[in-house]
Amino acid sequence: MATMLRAHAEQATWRDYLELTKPRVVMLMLITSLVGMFLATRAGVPWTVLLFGNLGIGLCAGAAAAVNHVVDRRIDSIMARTHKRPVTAGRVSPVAALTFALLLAIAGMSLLMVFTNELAAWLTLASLLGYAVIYTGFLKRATPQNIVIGGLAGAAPPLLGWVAVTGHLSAEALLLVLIIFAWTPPHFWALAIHRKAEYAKADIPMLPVTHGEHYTKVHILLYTLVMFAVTLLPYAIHMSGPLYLVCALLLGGRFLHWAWVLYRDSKPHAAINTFKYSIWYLFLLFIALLADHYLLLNI
Ligand code: HEM
Ligand SMILES: CC(C)=CCC/C(C)=C/CC/C(C)=C/COP(=O)(O)OP(=O)(O)O
Repeated sequence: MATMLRAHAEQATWRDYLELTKPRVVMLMLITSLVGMFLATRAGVPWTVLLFGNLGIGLCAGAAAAVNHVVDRRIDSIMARTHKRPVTAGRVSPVAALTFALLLAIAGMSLLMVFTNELAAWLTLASLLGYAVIYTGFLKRATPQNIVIGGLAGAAPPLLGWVAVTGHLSAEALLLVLIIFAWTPPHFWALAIHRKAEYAKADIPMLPVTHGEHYTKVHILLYTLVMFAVTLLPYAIHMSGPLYLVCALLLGGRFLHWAWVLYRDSKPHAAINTFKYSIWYLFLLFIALLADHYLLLNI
């Protein structure tokens, strides 16, 4: 009976395959790519680009995440946060997960090639490889700057969305990338402080492990200041209007508050709360960019 139960528990379900794609992370990325698409044009975005462009970007991001589950299966088994993941726990074999990743990547790239343009497709492939190969395969185990450099892949979606619509790079799109790039260190290092012992156990050189909590908190504060300044640039270059400015100031002010609380250690659970806030922050900031864009168009 026990064997039967165990055999049953090890069967993969569709939920396991969904989990391989890191769906919640990808959903937030898709919000940023969607906003990139809308901000790229004053006219409407063609529905084919909206639907298949985002689907293509999402499938490629999901493919990258599935490769991450395979490459990281040993270290994931050491950490409480990740030890029940489908590949680590043995419900999905590495070969099945890689096959799944390949299918997602082929489907995603095909959609981008057919419904958007070559540049969008190649930049998406570069992000996929940036996360799955460069970050996961090398940087993560090599340097505490892993997430700063690797963050570029995760920051790419607004650019991918923008290019899917226009077919070319632009300074405004790169500014949206810069916002997420500066946001990533506070986002991740707050979690890394909370989970420091686990990263140390898995021998991953995350900043709190290699340089200590205080050093990491100083860097979270500094990156949050940089991020705050960068988020004011869309207003400064007349890409966004007063509604966005007010939201960026309020949301950024709150982020700075959390970074300060974390730095001063003045509240319990400050690290995990800063991490949770970072996700709401990015979501709301991009919604503000979008709302402001349509408000300006209607004035
Ligand atoms: C290299 C860059 C990044 C690193 C190292 C990183 C790291 C992490 C980690 C370790 C988690 C916890 C996941 C878990 O508990 O399973 C997480 C959660 C999350 N991240 Fe990031 N992240 C990065 C970039 C991004 C980007 C660019 C976005 C979106 C635009 C994002 C959105 C999220 C979301 C929504 C969650 C919550 C997921 C959940 O609740 O399941 N992250 N991130
Ligand atoms: C095409 C495209 C846009 C690609 C981007 C791919 C993507 C899903 C990036 C996610 C960033 C992320 C969650 C990093 C954490 O990895 P980790 O291994 O440090 O975290 P973990 O321990 O939770 O696995």
